[in-house]
Amino acid sequence: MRAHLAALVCLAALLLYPVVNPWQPYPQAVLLLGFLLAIQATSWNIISGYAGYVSLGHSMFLGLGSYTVGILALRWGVNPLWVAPLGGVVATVIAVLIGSVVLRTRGHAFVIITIAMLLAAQIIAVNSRDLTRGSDGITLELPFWHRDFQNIPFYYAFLLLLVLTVLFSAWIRRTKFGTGLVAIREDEGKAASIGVDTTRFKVVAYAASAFFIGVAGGVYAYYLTFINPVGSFAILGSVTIVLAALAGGRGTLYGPVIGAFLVNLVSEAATVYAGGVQSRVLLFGGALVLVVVFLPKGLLPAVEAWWRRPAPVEFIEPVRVRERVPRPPPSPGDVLLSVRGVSKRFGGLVAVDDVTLDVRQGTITALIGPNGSGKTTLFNLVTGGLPADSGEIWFDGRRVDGLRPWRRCHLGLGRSYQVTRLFKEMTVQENVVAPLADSRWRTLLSDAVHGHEAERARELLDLVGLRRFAGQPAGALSYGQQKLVELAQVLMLEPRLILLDEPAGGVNPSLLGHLTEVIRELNASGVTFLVVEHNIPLVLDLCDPVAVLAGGRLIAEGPPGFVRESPVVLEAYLGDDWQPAVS
Ligand SMILES: Nc1ncnc2c1ncn2[C@@H]1O[C@H](COP(=O)(O)OP(=O)(O)OP(=O)(O)O)[C@@H](O)[C@H]1O
Repeated sequence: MRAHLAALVCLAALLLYPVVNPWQPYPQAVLLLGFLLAIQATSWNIISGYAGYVSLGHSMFLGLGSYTVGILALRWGVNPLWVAPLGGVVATVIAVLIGSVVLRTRGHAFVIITIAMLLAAQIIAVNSRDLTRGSDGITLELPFWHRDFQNIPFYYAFLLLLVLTVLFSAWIRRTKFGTGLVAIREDEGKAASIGVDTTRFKVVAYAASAFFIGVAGGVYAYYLTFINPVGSFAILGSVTIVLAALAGGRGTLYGPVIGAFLVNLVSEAATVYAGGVQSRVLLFGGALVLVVVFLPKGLLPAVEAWWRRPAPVEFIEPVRVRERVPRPPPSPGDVLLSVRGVSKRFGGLVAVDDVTLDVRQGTITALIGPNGSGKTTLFNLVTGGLPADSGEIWFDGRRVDGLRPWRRCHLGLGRSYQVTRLFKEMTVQENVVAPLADSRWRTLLSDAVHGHEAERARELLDLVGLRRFAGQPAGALSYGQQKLVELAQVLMLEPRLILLDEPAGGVNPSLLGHLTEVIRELNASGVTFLVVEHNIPLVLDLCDPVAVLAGGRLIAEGPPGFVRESPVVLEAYLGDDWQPAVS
């Protein structure tokens, strides 16, 4: 709230500045270039700050916007200012085309390809002489307003674009789409497993990060009245954007704006006092290293962390699940999940060997077996984290083994992990809001902070007894609490089947009782479970039926009593001297 207030005060001051100080073209020009850099850094932040995919060629979109209006002005004599939004449209379309190919990959390939695209754009601009006049560049008409107004109209045009860019970025961050982007940054595999269509999210974020830069490029071309390939597609421009966002605070709303003004001031100082471009390259390179080493999260997060030291998180006394009327578990129904002859090899190792297993609706089915017997691998095959080498997987009467993880999730398949994989930099509530039960635009653009989705997340936190931790960073909770949050996260998907991977692992006894109570309650309300667990007394108490894996093969399956007595299971897993601690 205080940050928004400070931003409004700054905005009012910037709006008034040319009015109270109209005869100062130089400071106006410095501010105007600051706005331009801030527009670029804020836009860059959408793909590289929120989603974590660093682009080193983002100034390409400025050049595309400039050339769009430059070419239109050259061919049809239109005023560049009126067609500047078309610069944004062209930049967005090119971003969708590039992103659809590049963003299917993960990680570093994207960084390298963004640089390559910038250089390719420069080469195309040089060689398409008919369209761009090649290295000679395009000269545009002078501004249509009277000389006395100097650059003031440009000043307000860039300021308006900056305000729109910041509002756009803030809106994105508030939506479930924005939460999904942060989820991708923190753990892309996990994001896919909670229903985030990662490819689509990245492409949309990349396109969204191009639009306002393209529009600004159009206005910038008019401001310069001259564009050429070297100036429009310069790598230094991209480095400056990255430096501004990193210095201010990547992933924050105002950090890139603050960083842009700082970097712009340094850049001006280099021009005035140290001879221009050469010194700037040196200075920016050095500054980038210093920022990465000493302020890895950027200036704004560092100041915030110092300003409001977080209150210590209260640790748990036994939390209460909301009052409930106990109901008997539903009687087993039709087959919900059917694994048919599924195998998975890792090199020479057969981790899952021709496994056939049915999970019936309404059951809490256990999957047990010694370490390394293939339980987690089987979970990964079912949820789509790994492709199966052979066999079929059917869910709710539909074959799913060819579907991407988020599609399986949207069909009602949720999972938790052996070692919790919460998004540690998000709050507990954001973690619970993040999952997506479908990928309709209406859902993606719904508010993650207020409204129906946030309210549902709070209800689920109530269910697991952790509502009062809603605003805490997820990483600050105890391990057992994190397991409960992960369960609430899965429940946001309203799944029909939940795969729980070692829910009891590392959880203290009081929380464990709590967790099993929640599982029972959910089961009574119709949710089916497949549970991997080494705590055998818990399994025998909670689950029916029980399936046993050993060496990747299914060696036994049946009610708990049968499995407990089975000689094959005793030999392969439990041991002859096994005695249940709880009967
Ligand atoms: N990505 C991988 N690459 C290579 N080998 C793997 C991979 N994932 C699992 N394995 C191997 O496959 C086998 C089965 O592993 P998996 O994790 O599925 O067993 P598990 O039954 O879940 O074990 P635990 O009870 O210890 O969690 C193990 O030998 C493991 O080392």
